[in-house]
Amino acid sequence: MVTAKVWVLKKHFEGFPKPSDFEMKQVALANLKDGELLLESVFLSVDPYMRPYSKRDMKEGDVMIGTQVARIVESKNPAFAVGTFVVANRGWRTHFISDGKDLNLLPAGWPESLPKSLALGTVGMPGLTAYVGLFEICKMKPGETVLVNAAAGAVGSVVGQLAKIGGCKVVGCAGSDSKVAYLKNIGFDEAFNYKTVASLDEALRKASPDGYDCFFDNVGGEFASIAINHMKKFGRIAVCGAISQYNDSVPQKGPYIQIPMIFNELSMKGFIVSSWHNHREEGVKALLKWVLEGKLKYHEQVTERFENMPAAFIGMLKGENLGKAVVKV
Ligand SMILES: NC(=O)C1=CN([C@@H]2O[C@H](COP(=O)(O)OP(=O)(O)OC[C@H]3O[C@@H](n4cnc5c(N)ncnc54)[C@H](OP(=O)(O)O)[C@@H]3O)[C@@H](O)[C@H]2O)C=CC1
Ligand SMILES: CCCCCC(=O)/C=C/[C@@H]1[C@@H](C/C=C\CCCC(=O)O)[C@@H](O)C[C@H]1O
Repeated sequence: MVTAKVWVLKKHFEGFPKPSDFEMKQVALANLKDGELLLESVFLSVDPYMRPYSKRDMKEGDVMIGTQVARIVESKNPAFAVGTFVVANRGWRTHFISDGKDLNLLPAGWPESLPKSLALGTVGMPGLTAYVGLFEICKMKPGETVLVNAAAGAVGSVVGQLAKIGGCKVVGCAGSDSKVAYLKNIGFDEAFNYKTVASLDEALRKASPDGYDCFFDNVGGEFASIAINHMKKFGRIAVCGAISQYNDSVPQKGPYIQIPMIFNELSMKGFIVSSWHNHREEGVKALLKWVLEGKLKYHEQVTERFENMPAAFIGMLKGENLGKAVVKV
């Protein structure tokens, strides 16, 4: 019999999550029935959405939700061989049983040399978010100027590079000087540290005096309120995330966006990448190709050991990650 370790939400988060809000438990798994598989998580993803999702959709005692790259260690299902790696959405668990219906194989053509953890990042859900947000929501065109915040993270770093591949000028911001240096290194035209600039308004104007055609917003709050005043006529805003608000106990207040939206005839659209599953195959294929061609660079913040899941999650929310935050079990 196999015993799985799982992390549960012990206490609903108040403000920033803290280690005592989580509890690790042991769960005995049943013996496999015909058609079932036993899997072990190899890499687990920690993502910002887990914070607002827990408040709206979870109760205390629930296993933390999330995605993993897992390896099949025992199979009573002839469609799945032992040793196969898959992407699953089974939460913060070391081991789990599946009937195979909820598993996705790694994309075709995945070379042995490429880290499988990228299926949780640049060639996974965050990369696809960048792809859908830029091409389908912003409808980015060559020659335009694109602004992205949380630019050194999993989604933002792909946004900037895809915009460069698409022939745009790219401006990004991030929360440390080393992140800003990384952005320049991967091809951003302009980058600044939003925590240390004297004025966000000035920094945005200096980076692109003519304004922005597309704004890929991962952050919301104050930054978005200022950036909206720098949009060009008919600019498009992809509302991807609002991480500056996820840990707020008291909702932030305006300034409000209607006046600049009207004057500049802006379009603003929120999206959830999983609703765009009809673009998944095409998007993942393109991302993998760009990675293999060396046009799309990646960095991962790998935390070792399942026991450190809460620390990796809290660290990511605090901005300690460069690129995609994952845990190596
Ligand atoms: N709509 C969708 O379907 C999806 C949306 N998202 C959203 O995209 C955004 C980025 O996600 P992801 O790339 O996975 O995460 P990241 O890898 O970018 O990690 C989160 C980053 O957010 C930044 N951050 C944290 N707090 C603040 C703050 N108060 N103000 C500004 N920046 C902050 C930190 O970077 P820094 O050091 O720069 O502050 C941190 O590293 C999130 O808002 C997420 O919810 C992600 C996936 C799918
Ligand atoms: C809940 C706020 C989500 C913030 C944006 C984000 O990071 C989205 C990530 C999605 C995530 C969606 C999780 C919950 C939203 C539920 C919406 C619904 O259908 O009711 C998950 O699907 C992976 C990312 O696509």
